[in-house]
This record gives sequence, C-alpha cells and structure tokens, in this order.
Amino acid sequence: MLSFLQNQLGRRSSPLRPDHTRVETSRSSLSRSSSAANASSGTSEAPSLTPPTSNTDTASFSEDATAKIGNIERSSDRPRRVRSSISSYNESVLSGTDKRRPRRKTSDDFNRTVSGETLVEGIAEAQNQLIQETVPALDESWERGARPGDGLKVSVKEENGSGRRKSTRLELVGKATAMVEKTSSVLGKRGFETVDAGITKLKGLKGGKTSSLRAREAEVPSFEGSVTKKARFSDTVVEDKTSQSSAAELKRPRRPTKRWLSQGLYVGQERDFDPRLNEAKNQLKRKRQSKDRQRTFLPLPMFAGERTLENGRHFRLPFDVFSPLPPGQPKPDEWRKTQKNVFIGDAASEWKKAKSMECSKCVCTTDSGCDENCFNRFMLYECDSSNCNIGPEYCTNRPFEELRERCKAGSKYHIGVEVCKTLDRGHGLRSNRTFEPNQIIIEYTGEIITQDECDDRMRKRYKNAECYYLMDFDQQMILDATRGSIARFINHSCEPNCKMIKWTVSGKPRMALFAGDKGIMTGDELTYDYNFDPYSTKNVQECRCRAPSCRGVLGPKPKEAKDIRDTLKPLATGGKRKFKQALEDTVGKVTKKRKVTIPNSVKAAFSKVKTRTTANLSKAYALTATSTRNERLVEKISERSLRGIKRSSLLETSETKITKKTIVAMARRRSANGTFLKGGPIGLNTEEEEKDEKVHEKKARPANRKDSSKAKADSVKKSVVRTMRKSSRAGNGKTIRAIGDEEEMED
Ligand SMILES: C[S@@+](CC[C@H](N)C(=O)[O-])C[C@H]1O[C@@H](n2cnc3c(N)ncnc32)[C@H](O)[C@@H]1O
Repeated sequence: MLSFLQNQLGRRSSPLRPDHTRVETSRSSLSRSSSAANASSGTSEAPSLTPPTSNTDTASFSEDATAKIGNIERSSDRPRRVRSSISSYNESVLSGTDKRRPRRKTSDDFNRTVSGETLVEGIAEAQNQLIQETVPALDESWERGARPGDGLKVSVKEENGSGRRKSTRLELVGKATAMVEKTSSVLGKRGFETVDAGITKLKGLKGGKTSSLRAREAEVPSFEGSVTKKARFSDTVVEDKTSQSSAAELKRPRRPTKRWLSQGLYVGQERDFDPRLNEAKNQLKRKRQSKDRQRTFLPLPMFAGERTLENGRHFRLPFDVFSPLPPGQPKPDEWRKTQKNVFIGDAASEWKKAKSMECSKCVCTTDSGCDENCFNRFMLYECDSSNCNIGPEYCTNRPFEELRERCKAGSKYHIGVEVCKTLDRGHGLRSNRTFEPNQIIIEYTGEIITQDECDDRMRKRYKNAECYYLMDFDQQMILDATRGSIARFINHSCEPNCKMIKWTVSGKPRMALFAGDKGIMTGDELTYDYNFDPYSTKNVQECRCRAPSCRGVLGPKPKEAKDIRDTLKPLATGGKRKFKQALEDTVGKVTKKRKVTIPNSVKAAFSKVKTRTTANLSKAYALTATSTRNERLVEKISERSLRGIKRSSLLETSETKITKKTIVAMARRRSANGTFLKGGPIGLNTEEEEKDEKVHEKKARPANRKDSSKAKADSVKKSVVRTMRKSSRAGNGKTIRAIGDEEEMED
C-alpha cells in the first residue's frame, strides 16, 4: 500500500495542501498522474485509472492501471472507449468478471522499486525509518498460544507507569498510523467515496451476496511472521464485537407481554390463540378443534350488544343478587294453592258490598309522584285511575299493581321468594333476591270465611292439625290460607324483617307482606310478627325465632298483651300457671303504668301533620261533599296517633327525640295495623260498640266458673269468639291459632 501511495504521491510536484482543498487536490494529483502516464506511454489519449476496490488493494490498483496502460497501447488494434471520468468504474473489473490477460511489462515495471518514486520527502524518510525499525521488531520471540495484541496491552500498562521498558513497537505503530492518516488525507474524500460506491456496486453485481465484504471472524492465528498486524486487527474486532453484543443485549427491548382485556364486550370470550405456540402450530390446533366446534366465525360486531339488550337473553345473576335453591327441595304436603282471595260459603253474601269506601283523590303532582305525603298512601289506599291525580308513570303508590306486573313475568327472580325447610319450625319462606325497604314482597291470599265457618273448620277439619293458617281479615271475616298463597309458610319472629299490612285496593282489603325498614337480602328467611293470639292456654307455643329480644312464646305483641291477658284471666288459673307465668314474663314489664308526658316537639309535629292533611283534603276535588266527614276523620287519626305515641312512649321512654318523619311513620304504622284505627275508614267498629260488647260479656260471665266444667267451656267459647271478633276488628293481619279446647267447645 505504501508503495502505491508513494507511486501516486511521488509524482506530485506540489506539497500537501490543507484538508478543505482535498477534493481538488486528489483530482489534480490524478490528472497529473495521468499526464505522467501519458508521457511515459507516449500516447495522446488520456488513460483511465480504475479505482481500487478497497483501501488496501494497492496491488490490484497498480495492476489495473498497468493493464489499462497496456490497453491503451493496443488501442490501435481494437477501439475501446476510454473513461476519462474518475467517477465511472470498470464494472467487469469490480465484479471480478474481467478476464485478465497476461500483461506486458512496461518500462515502469522495471523502474519500480519497493517504495517507488519518492516525491514527498517526509514520507519517504519516515518509511525508511519504519522499515529499519520494524525488521528487528519482527524478530521478537512469540509464545505458542499467545494472543495477538497481548504485547500491545502489556505495553499500554507499562506506559501507565509500571516503570518498565517503553515498547518501541508502540512508537512504530504510532508512526505508521500517522503515515496512513497522512496518505489517506492525500487520497482525499473523493477517493474514499469512490471506493465506497464501488463496493456498493460490487455488492449489487454479486447478487447481494456480501460474504466477501463481511468482517472476518476473529481467529487466533497459528503463527507466522507478518500475521501480527492482521491478528491485531482481528483482536480489536473481537473485543469490539463482544462489547457490541453485550451492549445490544442490554439494549434489546423486552418482548412485550400481551395484556388481555378485563372489561368490555368481548370479555370472557373463548380465545383460541395459544401464545406459547407459533402461528403455524396455532393454526393447526385451531383446525383440529374446529372439527368439534359448531361456531368458527368471528365474534359478533359491537352493535350486536344492543340487539342482545333489546331481544334479551338468558344469563346468570350474581349469587348475592339472585340465588334460588337448587331443584329437588322437599315439597310441603297438603298445600293447595290459590293466588286470589276466594269467598267461601256465606262469606260472599255477608260481605258488605255496599260498604261505603271513603272517597278520596290524591292531590299529588308529577314532581312528588305520590310520595309519603300522598293522602292515599297515608290511608293505605292503593292509587288507581279513579283516585290518583297523576298517571301510573309517575305514581309510586301502586304496590299491588307492581306485584302483579312482577309476577306476570313468572320467573323465579320475579316471584322472588321460595319455600324452604327450617330446622325446627317446619317450612318457611325465604327470599332468593333482594328487596328494597318497604317494597311489597308477596300477597297473603286464601279463603275468606265467616266466623261460624271458622269454628266449624276448627272442630272438624283442623282438629288434629299442628299448624294453622288463619288470620283476622276484615268485616269480622277470617282469611284461611290452608289453601292459599305461598305466603302461608312465613314464620314468626319477635324481631321480624317484614310486616304484614292490609291495604285497600279498588275498595277491597288485601293483605300483603312488605319488606321491613332495612330491606331484604338474598337468602334471608322472611318473617313477620304474628302478634299471635293463642285464645287458649293449650295453644301456647314456644317461640324458636332465636331473636335476641325473643318473647319466648308465640304470643301477642307487648302493647296488646294486656288485652289478651285480661281475656285469658279466667283461664290462667290453677293448672295454667305455667302459661300465666310465661305471659306475665312477656308482658309484665310493659304493662306497668307510667305517667308519660308528651314532648312539645311531638305535639307540634302532629299539629303540623294535621294541618297538612286537612290542606290536602281541602284541595281534593272529590272531597267537596265529604270534606267535613274527612276532616273529622283526620282529626280522629291525629288523636289516635297521638294516643298511640303516648302508649308507645311507655315502651320507648329512652327515645326523647322523635323527628317529624318518625311521627308520620308511626302514625302510619298505627293506622296500618289498625290498633288505633278502630271505627276508622276501613269500616272497623267504634269504641262505643267495643265498650258495649265488654259490658255484655261481663254480664254473660257466670259467677263462679270453677263450679262447673260446662260453664268453663262456655266461657272459653265465648272468650274465643270475642277475641277473634276483637282482633278482626283490629284488622291487623293477626295470625290466629286453632282453638285448643275443642271438647269443651263441642259441649
Ligand atoms: C303459618 S304457619 C307457618 C308455616 C309453617 N312453619 C309450616 O311449616 O307450614 C305457623 C306455624 O308455624 C310454626 N311457627 C312459626 N313461627 C314459629 C316460631 N318462631 N317458633 C316456633 N314455631 C313457629 C308454628 O307451629 C305456627 O303455628
């Protein structure tokens, strides 16, 4: 290479120019060299110089040049286009397809020395020095297996201050590098560009095979002579390569992991792409699976969701929303179902059809939507087209209508309740979904029978029955759900989660179970307070509701216990001590008379309610005729509600603060269970009538009951009838129990 450079540079007459004139310099040097060639060949045509294929390919360069010169010499034999431009190439030469002919030796060949003609003094001197110094360096001893470049490393260490002998090699290498830089700068940018372009072209000609241009793999030389340089070069390549590969490893981005959707329309859809397999294997797997599959098409488009919503489809609700019992539950025996109240025997004829229902019309607006201020709601009347000011879209006081609509759908969820088996209370009723507070759950339906019919059934049909499904209804009638709705299975609890309330729907009374103030959760057993009236000591049952405040027996509510105790007094003597004790325990505390002062706030609240209700009434156009009567009615309700609060204060002495809402709710509750509504709008007897009855009963009572068993039986019978009547007057959905002393009654 050096000789070539010397050849080329030696013909220059001018000294090296600065870098920025490099292109021009190379051009001028080449033109000069061509003119020199012209001079030597003695021809008039300008020869073209084929650029070397690589920086180190000096031999080919010189040979090519010589060959060209030879061609020019023979130009008279065969005309050939001579390239004058430096930027054009002999493609056949570059690609190696050029067949080289044996060249003739020229006079230049004979004149050429190792270093060639030296025109640059500095370079020639340096070269001579280099050769002189290199020769002894080559004589250095080499150990077998030593890696080339080791010496270099050692010398670098020494330079860093080990204090050893300074390697002369380094100096030599430094000088050589400087020389190469110098010469390359002389060759110029243009020259390198040309070389690069040639390489690219060569690549193209060889069909993109770049194996010959690829960097050689590092190899430990099996050593001889001048491999040192090569070895050094390859060693640096190795180092570079290892460092590059480690850097590449560091930089190499991690393969991103696929994140699957956790929400959206296609969530839960079967995914048949196994990321562990490649595409081909996945396809094969899919093919195999598709044989068994029916659907192999793509998931439905997005708008299919809307269609699904419109059409509906089967799906499973979460267990806490809907959880029905598994199929195969034990069926209760002897239960005949009826979804509507059925009049039996004389009940239909005795039912006072013409019973004047209080005519009312609510004055609610669409904004309020028959809320708690709705007059109908207050009176436990269901709104309908005849008594509601607003339509069904806005009205929220139509519970039975809501229930009807719900059950029309017919699914288990819509029905919402199912019969379950309890541990020690026979069957029960449980919810299989949630219910809002005060939401209607199920209607209590059955046969409506007269008192006489009830007595008759007791004596005959239910003689040996364990469970009875009798409930005080309306107009002194009994609702017998032995044949009735599923509601008959609802058990009693002293701390119930539901309440049984009688409503008036289209002028007729109807009983239904409503959720309590806390609402109902899925799977809860539904219970209400039976307010049980046993009528006889024989019928007292142990309560197994397990509530913390359990009364211990299936007995009446504390506030009603006094009346019942009075009724049962004649019976609760002698052998009936146990029952008496039980009853005393249950009711004793709450019947103690206490003087209660009603707080002014409560009084004020009630007067407010009264004013509001009167105002509502005066607004109702349907009330013009009956306004005075209704006003009296409101007066009565308020009075009784006040009295109710007075009584309840006995129980709730700790409650000093009663909010207005609570008062309204209480008033409604009193109205609902009828305790304070006797003689009220739902046709209950007046207090006067009640007093008369009591006087009459006292008269009828024998002077000494212990004297005769017949007298005792009569007394029982009368008290039973009286109690039933009394409770039916209350109309509070009280469950009544079979009368136990059948023998006595039969007498
Ligand atoms: C209307 S039925 C209720 C359904 C009844 N468990 C069944 O299997 O048909 C009323 C009867 O259930 C029983 N019962 C209801 N609640 C009870 C309770 N808390 N403790 C004990 N027995 C109860 C009593 O025998 C009662 O007479």
